[in-house]
Amino acid sequence: MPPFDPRPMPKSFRDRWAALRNVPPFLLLVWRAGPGLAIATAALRLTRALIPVATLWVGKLIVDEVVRLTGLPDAPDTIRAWWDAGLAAGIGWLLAAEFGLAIAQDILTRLIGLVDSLLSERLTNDLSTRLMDHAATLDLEDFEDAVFQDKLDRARRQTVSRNSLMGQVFSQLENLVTVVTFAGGLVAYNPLLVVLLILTLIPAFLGEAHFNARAYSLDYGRTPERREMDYVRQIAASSETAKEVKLFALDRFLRDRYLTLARRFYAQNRAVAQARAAWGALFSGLGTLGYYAAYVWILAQTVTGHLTLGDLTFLAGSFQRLRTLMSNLLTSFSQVAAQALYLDDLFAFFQVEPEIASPADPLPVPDPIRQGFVFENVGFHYPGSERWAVRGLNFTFHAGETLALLGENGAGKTTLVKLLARLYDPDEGRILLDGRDLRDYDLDQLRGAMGVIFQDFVRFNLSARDNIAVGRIDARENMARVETAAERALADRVIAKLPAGYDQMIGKRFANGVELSGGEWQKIAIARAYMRDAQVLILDEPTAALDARSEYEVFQRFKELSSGKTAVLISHRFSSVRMADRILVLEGGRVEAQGTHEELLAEDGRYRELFDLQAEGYR
Ligand SMILES: Nc1ncnc2c1ncn2[C@@H]1O[C@H](COP(=O)(O)OP(=O)(O)OP(=O)(O)O)[C@@H](O)[C@H]1O
Repeated sequence: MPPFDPRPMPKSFRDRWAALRNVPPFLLLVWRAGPGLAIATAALRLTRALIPVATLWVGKLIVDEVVRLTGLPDAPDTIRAWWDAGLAAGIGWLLAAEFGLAIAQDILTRLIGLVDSLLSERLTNDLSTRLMDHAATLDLEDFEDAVFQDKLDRARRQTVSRNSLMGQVFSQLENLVTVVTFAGGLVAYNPLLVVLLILTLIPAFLGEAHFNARAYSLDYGRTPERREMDYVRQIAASSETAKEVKLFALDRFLRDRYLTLARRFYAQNRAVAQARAAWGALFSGLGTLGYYAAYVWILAQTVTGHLTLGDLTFLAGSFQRLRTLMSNLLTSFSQVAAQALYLDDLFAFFQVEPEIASPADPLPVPDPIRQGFVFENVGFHYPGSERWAVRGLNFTFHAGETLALLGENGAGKTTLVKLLARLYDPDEGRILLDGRDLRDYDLDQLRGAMGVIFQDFVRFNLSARDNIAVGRIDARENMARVETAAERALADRVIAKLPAGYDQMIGKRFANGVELSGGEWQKIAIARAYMRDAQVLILDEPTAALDARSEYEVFQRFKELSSGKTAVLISHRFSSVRMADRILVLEGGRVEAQGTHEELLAEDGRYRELFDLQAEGYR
């Protein structure tokens, strides 16, 4: 396991506060997710913010009224007498007002809860679709890059966990209004009270800010390990891996690997939590000290007759409430700052730009393709790899020709196909289509003109019909087209055996799903290529799992259907390769030889050697 290495993030105090710049764009996202709901929550919260001070003020009036009434020279001694004397009306109204405020508070709280939960669900949906939309524009290269995957992982987490930020920002603004109203009351009596309060709260605030940034830094640095943990947890218990985990008895190995990471995380989290608790206790002690100092002052003022009993209740209450509120405000302010740091991850992901895109003024892809493709000294190495996957590729791939690629594992066959489909751009040289650089064409049209089935095609846990329709998803409703594609790929026989036919869910992930054999899956995948009706058909080892008869049939059809079409076929089987118009033998990322089957056999080179090796096995 690599040594734990938290990346230095974020360093200075200023960095942390700088993250607050993310709050306005975030609020804009909230606004876009639901403008009506956003206005509703703001209005409701503003109203609720005024209730605490109003309640306390009514309480003060009640106490003063009680003191006044009990101090009357001939105060009645029964409730009835009070009522008859008309002395209870004032208190009655005040009580009704306090009751009304309490009810209003309850109703507002419920309404805010409702509006916030709706808004946050919309925000999650909005962010998730934005994330998917953006991910779809990015390069394949990005997805193969571990640093990018960390970024994607962090961004993905943000789409769900940023809801708490929304609630926090809103509560923060609400608390701020309440604080201003309370502080206004205190300032009217003695401004020093507010100063005292702020002084005693500052250490707690700074402490929180410090620990939040430490927690974020830890979290950030642990992204690769966390991804590994998620991965280990997933492979330890998933339908795809269950077979091998059981047979190889990997359960203990995976569990231990998980535990090693989990224990390290736990130890780090515990250290931060303990320090936070210790300092937190000290700082809140300071806050309590401030409160009692103020309380002594208020008591002294009341005893010496400068304040009424009502004032005492109001001030003591205000001070107490204000202390809690301000401490919440300050801690959650630093939490907002901490959460805003996480927003950096989300926004950073949205800022990743694809490198492979259509040019500003793209050429339309010729239909039909007249000349074909020319590889001119093409070289490419995968990002992060020093080794050239292919280099010095020079050959022509004529329109209407079926070209077979042959070569040992790692020779560069799949890479060549990926370059042809512009999943990557060459690092050296260029690929021409009808005399123009592939990069000059409209990217969507170019990919639309190609039907590529890779050896590691995706086994979608969707219905049989959709599994074929993904070849051209906008023709999903065209059942005749799906059926023809299935028939061409011999997948119709597979589907005929399924209990629900084309509507049968395939794969084991969902209820009622039926699993297919490797060869059956392959036939479904080949049907995708036919669904597409593309100008260039590329099959990358599509028949590896097919039995001899199926393979023969699939290729017979392929030959018929691709006649006059431009097609590339990758296979290790000579029985398939020999039917191509031309064969390209790749070795170590270079074209070693090319020609027809007969020409290459006559050459007595690697082709002949590999052919003899395979033929040997059948003798
Ligand atoms: N995504 C990738 N990232 C880094 N290196 C890669 C990647 N894909 C392939 N390679 C490397 O590029 C070289 C060519 O791989 P490629 O997949 O093109 O071979 P291939 O001829 O299709 O092999 P096979 O017959 O096994 O399918 C290999 O050495 C491989 O290690």
